Amino acid sequence: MLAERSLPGTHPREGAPRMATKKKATTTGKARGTASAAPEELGNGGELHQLAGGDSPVMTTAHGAPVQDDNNSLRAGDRGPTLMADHAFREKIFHFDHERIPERVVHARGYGAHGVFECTESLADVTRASVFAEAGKQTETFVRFSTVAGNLGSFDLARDVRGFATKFYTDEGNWDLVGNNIPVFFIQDAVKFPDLVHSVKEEPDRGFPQAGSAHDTFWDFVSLMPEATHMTLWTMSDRAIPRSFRMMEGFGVHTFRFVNDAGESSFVKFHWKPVLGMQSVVWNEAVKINGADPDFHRRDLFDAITAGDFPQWELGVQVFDDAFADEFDFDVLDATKLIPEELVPIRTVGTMTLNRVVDNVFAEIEQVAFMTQNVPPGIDFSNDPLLQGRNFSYLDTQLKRLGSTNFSQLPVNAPRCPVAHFQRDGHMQTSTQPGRAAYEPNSFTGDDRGPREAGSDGHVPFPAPVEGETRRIRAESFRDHYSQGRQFWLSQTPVEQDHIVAAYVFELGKCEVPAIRERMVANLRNVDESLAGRVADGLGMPLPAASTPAAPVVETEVSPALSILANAKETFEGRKLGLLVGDGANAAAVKRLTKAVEKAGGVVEVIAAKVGGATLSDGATLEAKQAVAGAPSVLYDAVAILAGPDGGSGLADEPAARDFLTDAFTHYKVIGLGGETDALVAATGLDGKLDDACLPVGTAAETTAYVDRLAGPRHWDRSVTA
Ligand code: HEM
Repeated sequence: MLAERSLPGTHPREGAPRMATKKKATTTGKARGTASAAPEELGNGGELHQLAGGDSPVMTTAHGAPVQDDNNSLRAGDRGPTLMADHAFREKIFHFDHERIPERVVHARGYGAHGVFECTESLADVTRASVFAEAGKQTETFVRFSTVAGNLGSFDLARDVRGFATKFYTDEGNWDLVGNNIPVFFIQDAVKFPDLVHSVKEEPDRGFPQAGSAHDTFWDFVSLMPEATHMTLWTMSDRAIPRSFRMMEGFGVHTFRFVNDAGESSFVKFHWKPVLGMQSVVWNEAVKINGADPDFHRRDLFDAITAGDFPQWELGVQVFDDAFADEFDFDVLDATKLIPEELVPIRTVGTMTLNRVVDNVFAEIEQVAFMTQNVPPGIDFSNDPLLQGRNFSYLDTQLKRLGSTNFSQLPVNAPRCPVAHFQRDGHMQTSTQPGRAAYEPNSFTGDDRGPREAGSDGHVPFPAPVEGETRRIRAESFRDHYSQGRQFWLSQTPVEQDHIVAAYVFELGKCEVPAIRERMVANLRNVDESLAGRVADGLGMPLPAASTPAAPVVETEVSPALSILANAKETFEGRKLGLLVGDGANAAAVKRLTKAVEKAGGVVEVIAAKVGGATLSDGATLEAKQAVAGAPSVLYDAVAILAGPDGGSGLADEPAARDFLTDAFTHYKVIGLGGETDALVAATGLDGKLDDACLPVGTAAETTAYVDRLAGPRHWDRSVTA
C-alpha cells in the first residue's frame, strides 16, 4: 500500500509517480536534511518530503484526514496564488496562531516533574488526611518549581524567591501545597499582592528590568512597607540563588490546620527538606550562569531524573495547638513570621521522590493549575489574611490562563480519585457525564440519580468561632516588623552575612532615587546596626537616622536552622565536576578521577578545547560533552584540569580555559590540577596564590584526597570577593 503512494508535490510532467521509501526511526542522530536525502524524497522544488511508513504514522489534520503534502500549500499554477480551498493549511496556521496562552501573572517561568510521596509516620492522631493515614502509604505527586518575577522566557538564576508547588493526588481529592523556598512572605494581607507584584515586575513606562528586584519600584515599595523587611533579608541571602531545585528547602509558609477524625484541630506548618542538602551559588557565578546556560535549573532537574538520580525531599511538620501559639511573641497568622525549629521541632512524616520527567512541557508544566484552596478532608485553613486572599485568587487566575472552567479535567490536574458532581457543560467539556438528573435533590434511581452528599465523611470545615466587628483593620499582633529579620541576620554565618550585605549594596545601588536607598537603610538599622552601616558604606552614603519601628524590636535567640552553611551536608552527591582535559592528558588519571567522583555520587562532565574531544596519553580519544568556550566553570560545583605533558596542551593560550580556572578560583571552588598546568596557572596570574583547596590529581592517593575534599564546603577563606 505504501509503495503505491506517490510523492506529494511531484509535477505530473516529470513522469511516473516516485515510490516512497520505508524509513527506520533515526537512532544514530545522523542528519537527514536535503543534502543527504534520497532523490525519491525530493519534491519539485528540491524540498524534502518524509513519507509515512514503517514506524512513522500517517500525518492527519486535527480531524483525522490524511495529509497529502505538508510542504506545499495549494496554489493555482506553480507560481500562482494560494487558494482558500486549502483547508489543511488553514487549519494548521489557525492552530499555530492560537498556540500561546497567557503566562502566569507571577511564577511564569518554571519546570516540573512527577513523583510519589510516601508517608513514613502515621499522623492519624492529628489529621484524617488520607495521605498521612499510615506509614508506607504512597500518593502520586506533581511538582512545579519556579521563579516569581521573570517572564516565561527569563533565566533561571535570577535573584528571586523560588516557587515550590506540590500537587498530591490523594484518594480524597487533590491537595495543592503551593509553597516557596522561603518560609515567610513580603506582605501580611493579600490585598497588597498586586502592588507587590507590580513593584517587582518590569517598570511599566520602560519595560525593564526583567526578572529582578534590583530597581527603584521594588525598593520603593518594600522600603515603605516595613513588614517586608524580614523577607528581603531572605531574598538578599543565598536562598535566592539556589544551586539546584534539588538542593533547596520548601515551605507551605502559612499556618494551616490539621483536623482529625474526632474533629479536633491543631495548627501546622509544612517544611520540605532536600535529601541532597541545601546549596547555593555565589552572585557573580549566578550572573554568569544566566548567560552561559539560562536553563541551568531546568536542565539540572531533567538530567538528574533522566539519569535515574531521583531527587528527594523529606516532608516535615510543626504541629502545635492554639494555646501554644498564644505563647509566641508574634502572631502565627502573620505570614511575615516563621516558627523557629528550635521552638517547635520539625517532625519528619514522609519522603517525596521525583521520578519522572514530563512527556510534554506545555501539557503538564504549563497547564498544571495549583490552587491553595484545594485541600482534602483533614487539612484546613487558618485565618492568615494572606492565605485567605490566596484561596480567593487562584481559581480566577486559572480560568484566565487556561480559558475554560473545565481545566480540572486536564490530565495533569484531574484527581486520581472518582469525581462526580452536577457541574455541567462549559467550554472544552471532555467528560461525558451520564444520567438524567443534573441537579439534586432528585428522585431518580441508579445512573440517572447521580452522586449524593458525603455528610460528615466530606470536607467538614473546622468550626472555628468567629467574632468581632466588620472592619478593615490590621491586628495589633502584626506590628513587629523587625525582630525576626534580626534573628535571621544574627543566625547567619559571617560568610552568609557578607553575601547579604553585598546583595543589598548591589540591589540598592541599582536604584536611581537616593531617597529610596536612604529609607531602606533607615529600616535596616532596626534589624542590625552593623548590617545597616555596612550597606551604607557599600553604597557610599552617610548612615541615615533609623526609622521608627511600629513595635519595639525584641531580642530573640539565634536559630542555627536558618543558615545554609551551618547546616551544609558533607557530600558531593548530586553535584557535578567539570573536568577540563587537554591533549596528552594522562589516561589513567582521567579514568581514576572519573571513577572516584562517580563513586562519591557525583557526575563528571568532560570538557576539551574542542567538542570533538581530547587525545589522551594512551592515544585514545576521550569524547567531550562540551567545548571549553561553551562550558565555563560556573556550570560546575568543582573543577579539575588534567593537562598534557608539554605546555599543558596549549590550554594557557585558550582564553576560555584561562577564564575556566580564574572563575573557579574566584568562586571559591575546589580545584584539581594534573599534568603540566603551570603555564595555564601563570597565564591566569594565579601562580603563588594557589591554596589548600587547589589540589593535585595525578596519583591515586592525590585523587582520593581531592575527591574527599569535594564533599566539603567551598574554600570561603580564599581572599577574593565574588
Ligand atoms: C505565601 C505567599 C505565597 C506563596 C508561597 C505563593 C506561591 C505561589 C506559587 C508557588 C505559584 C506558582 C504555582 C505554579 O508553579 O504553577 C504561585 C502562583 C500564583 N500566585 Fe502565589 N504565592 C503567594 C502569595 C500569593 C498571593 C497573596 C496571591 C494573590 C492574592 C497570589 C497569587 C498567585 C497567582 C495569581 C499565581 C499564578 C497562578 C497561575 O497562573 O497558575 N500568590 N504562587
